[in-house]
Amino acid sequence: MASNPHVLAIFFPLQGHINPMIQLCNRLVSKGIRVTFVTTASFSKNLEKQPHQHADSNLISMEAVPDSTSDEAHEALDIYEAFFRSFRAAMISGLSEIVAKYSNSREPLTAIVYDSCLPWMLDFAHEKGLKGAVLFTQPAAVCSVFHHVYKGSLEISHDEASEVSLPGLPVLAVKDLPSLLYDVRGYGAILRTLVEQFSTFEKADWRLFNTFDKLEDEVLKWMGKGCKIQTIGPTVPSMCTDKRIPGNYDYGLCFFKPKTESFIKWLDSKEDRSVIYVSFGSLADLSEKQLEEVAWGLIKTKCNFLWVVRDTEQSKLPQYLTSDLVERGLIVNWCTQLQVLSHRAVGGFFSHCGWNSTLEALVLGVPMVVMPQWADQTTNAKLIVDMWKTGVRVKADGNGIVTRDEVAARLNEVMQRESGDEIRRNVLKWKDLAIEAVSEGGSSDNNITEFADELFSTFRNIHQQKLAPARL
Ligand SMILES: O=c1ccn([C@@H]2O[C@H](COP(=O)(O)OP(=O)(O)O[C@H]3O[C@H](CO)[C@@H](O)[C@H](O)[C@H]3O)[C@@H](O)[C@H]2O)c(=O)[nH]1
Repeated sequence: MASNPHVLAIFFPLQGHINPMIQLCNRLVSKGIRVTFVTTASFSKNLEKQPHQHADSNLISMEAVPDSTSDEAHEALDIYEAFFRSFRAAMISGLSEIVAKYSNSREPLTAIVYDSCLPWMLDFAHEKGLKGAVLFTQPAAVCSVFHHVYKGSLEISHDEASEVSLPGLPVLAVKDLPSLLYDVRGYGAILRTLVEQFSTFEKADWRLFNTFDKLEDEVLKWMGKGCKIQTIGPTVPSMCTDKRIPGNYDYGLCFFKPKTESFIKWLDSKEDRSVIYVSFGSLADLSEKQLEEVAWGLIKTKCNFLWVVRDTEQSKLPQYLTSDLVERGLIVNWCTQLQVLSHRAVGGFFSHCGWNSTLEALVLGVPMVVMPQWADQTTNAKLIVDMWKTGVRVKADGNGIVTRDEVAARLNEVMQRESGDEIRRNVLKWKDLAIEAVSEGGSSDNNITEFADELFSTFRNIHQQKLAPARL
């Protein structure tokens, strides 16, 4: 008979959502939980699979369900809506078979851990007699804003000068809110998904957040008033917070593959804190003009820089600049970001402030210069600059472009010894608190242990019921 609880883990198929789910699952595996990731065949095919980091890799597996052939998606209003519908159709039908397969096996299922953008997974889990744990991959501050919108307690004014006051949060200007709330252009389906995250929130058996208590203390208290929530972040491999723990910096499943590993040798050749690391995550789509200004701004700083320009963005780079760029800079299509941020040569991170990048910079103690693009990033920037004071923000000109002078000025502010000192001190304070949260006995570690213990007791209850003699 099985002795370990078994959970299905369903990530939303974007890199920024996959990484925290994998890392949470690695932690569960280390506590004896068996995990099976499930995605669709087309996503599975495109994911680079690294050998699983965990010693107990026999407790981790992955399954792919067939892509949807349903017509429902064709009736959708836009490509995002079509995608959401076909992903849901594929998962619901494929997962039914997977659940049936495991229910009579030696590895019966206990629960489904699912991304908050897939709130319908909860009803599916409950229908199958399984528990459901939802994972939120954005800050509690941002989640609370969408919670208010779902409950109808926040109306957005289109007056840019107006401000919003919400429990547990600093006063927010309209532009500090998640961008989709004031600029939804073509993203209606994504906005609906973010609001709908809360449609099954109260019914979920566990509500897990990739953040930590001390980072978002007040807003977490507010969110936890209605029902229990648990912080489990920052979800980074343990070796990032404790050098004695063996491992590697890969998250394990990735849509991108670095063309070269030479960036580490290149970093090794540079002085301490002399390199600016530049990355705008897995989705950002900067205009050619903006990329050109970033390139010139980097040149103007006179610092070394390592810049991730994804394959799909590289054709936008101005060719006439590339020889200037390569002298002091290295451009790569992708890298192991955690390894780069851990490197002694990196002194600053020019970022779009996606939530994973923000937490990774905090836990690895790297000050940021932030250029938010959309979604939660606008709110994340406000938190980084005004709440935690771990970075500075570039300002766009009247045409919405961040000029080369602005890029260079803000990067220099963070990289130079005196002006950057206060920010560096703040980052180190948050780094210690982040490490404390995920280390043994810390708030996030305790919450993961509690979650794992509850999976074990649910598992035992199910088995005891099955083994108990039927009452007459
Ligand atoms: O060369 C690179 C660049 C990035 N990364 C990793 O990719 C992830 C990127 O995640 P994130 O920083 O959150 O950015 P996005 O990919 O843009 O993430 C999306 O998902 C996040 C979580 O919901 C949101 O906060 C973002 O706004 C949204 O754009 C991080 O773990 C990075 O370490 C690498 O490993 N190598």
